Amino acid sequence: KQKLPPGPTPPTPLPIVGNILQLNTKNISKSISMLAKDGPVLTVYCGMKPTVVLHGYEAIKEALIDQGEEFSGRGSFPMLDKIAQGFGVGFSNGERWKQIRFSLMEALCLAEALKKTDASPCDPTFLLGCVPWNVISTIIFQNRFDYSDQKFLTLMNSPWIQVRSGFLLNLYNAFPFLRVLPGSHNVFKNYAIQRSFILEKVKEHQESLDMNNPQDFIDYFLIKMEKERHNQHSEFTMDNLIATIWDLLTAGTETTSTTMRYGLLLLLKHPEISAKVREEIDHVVGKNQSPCMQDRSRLPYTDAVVHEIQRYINLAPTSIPHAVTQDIRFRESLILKGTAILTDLTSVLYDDKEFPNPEKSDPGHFLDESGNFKKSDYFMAFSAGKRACAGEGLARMELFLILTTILQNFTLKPLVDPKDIDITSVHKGIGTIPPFYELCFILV
Ligand code: HEM
Repeated sequence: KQKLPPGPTPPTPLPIVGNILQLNTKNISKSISMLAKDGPVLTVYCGMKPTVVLHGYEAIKEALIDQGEEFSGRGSFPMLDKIAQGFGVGFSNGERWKQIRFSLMEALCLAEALKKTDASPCDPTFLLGCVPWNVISTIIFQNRFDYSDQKFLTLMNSPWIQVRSGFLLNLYNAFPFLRVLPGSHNVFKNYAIQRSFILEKVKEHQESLDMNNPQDFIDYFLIKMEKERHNQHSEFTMDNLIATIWDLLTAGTETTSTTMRYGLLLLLKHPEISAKVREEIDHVVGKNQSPCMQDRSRLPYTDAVVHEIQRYINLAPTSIPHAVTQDIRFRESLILKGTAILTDLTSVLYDDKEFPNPEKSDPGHFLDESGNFKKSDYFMAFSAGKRACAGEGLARMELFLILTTILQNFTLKPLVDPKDIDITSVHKGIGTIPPFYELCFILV
């Protein structure tokens, strides 16, 4: 255990100002924000463990970026720990994590599927969910599924984000000793379905592997495993392969599709924003070719809309817990090795100095006076530092291409007057699922 160099005696460990019992588990992020108003750093007790909550841009930046190495441990997340058991990329630590973290067509398939709705009212949840599933699936298994494939439907039918961020998960994480919670068996049942699918795919890949011609993530991993067969310390193991595939499938699917789903809701509420995006696309890309990533820099308004959707919906209000990798001094306080760290991303994405009127969804938050795209360090939807989202680039690409492809091809028509669409639940953070809604996709 690394000893801290002698220095001035640090003040007593952080004051304990809260207790999980005082947090409203229905909306843990909001409760944390309320508690954290008193200062940028506070300690709460989650179950029996002290957890440090960081609030506001300065404290979060100082921890995740300036002291990034020490804050790069992954904190405990009991429900997922039980599943991941320390393997994979998202919930592993140290060498294991370092070794494994690696590195338009689907948007068009989505447009085709939306055309088939024939402008009649539909809930786009399922179709939006197919896109990221197929993108990840192509990277990992080198195959996409038809949207009516039975196996695909079974796999997709595992609502992870709801579980990850929902009430049930908060409760389970706060009180891990409550092993039997109503509904928790579904989580493990879903995991069992996913795991057996992954095992089947890995087996198929092992049988057809051509060491000189890897086709996808599994092939690369299997080759690396073979090369490191004699290295006892290698992290390229079967357990890690399975856990990493699971991490990518879960972390990279509902996050993106839920963002898009909320995003469409915001666009239904603000038809003037959709109209402006379409105008920009028409002007820059035209009607006859599909938007691509190279167009992004020439579509500042559209880029700002995608950022604003992510800022406003605040998908991961308290991110995923970190843990400090050693005893450290942080802001005059001593934080002991292993202490869980929660970053209150809401306090950054809703900072009213950086984003005036943050409760209002306004693409102007990311535009300067001349209408150019304005980057903001406060855009922490993917967190920041060494442990930031591993799929950020992919997610941004998907969100941009899905949004531009939809708006190039369709006008979104709500079934109710936009002023009656309630988006207040959207930014309330954790545990809120957009209400069931339908809309018509009218071909332009
Ligand atoms: C809109 C979409 C997404 C959002 C808002 C999002 C957000 C996040 C956040 C906040 C974290 C926690 C970072 C931290 O602990 O500091 C995270 C971690 C992670 N995300 Fe994402 N994510 C998205 C999409 C994706 C995609 C598409 C993938 C995969 C291809 C992905 C893979 C991961 C992984 C593997 C981690 C764990 C990284 C690690 O522990 O080193 N995410 N994401």
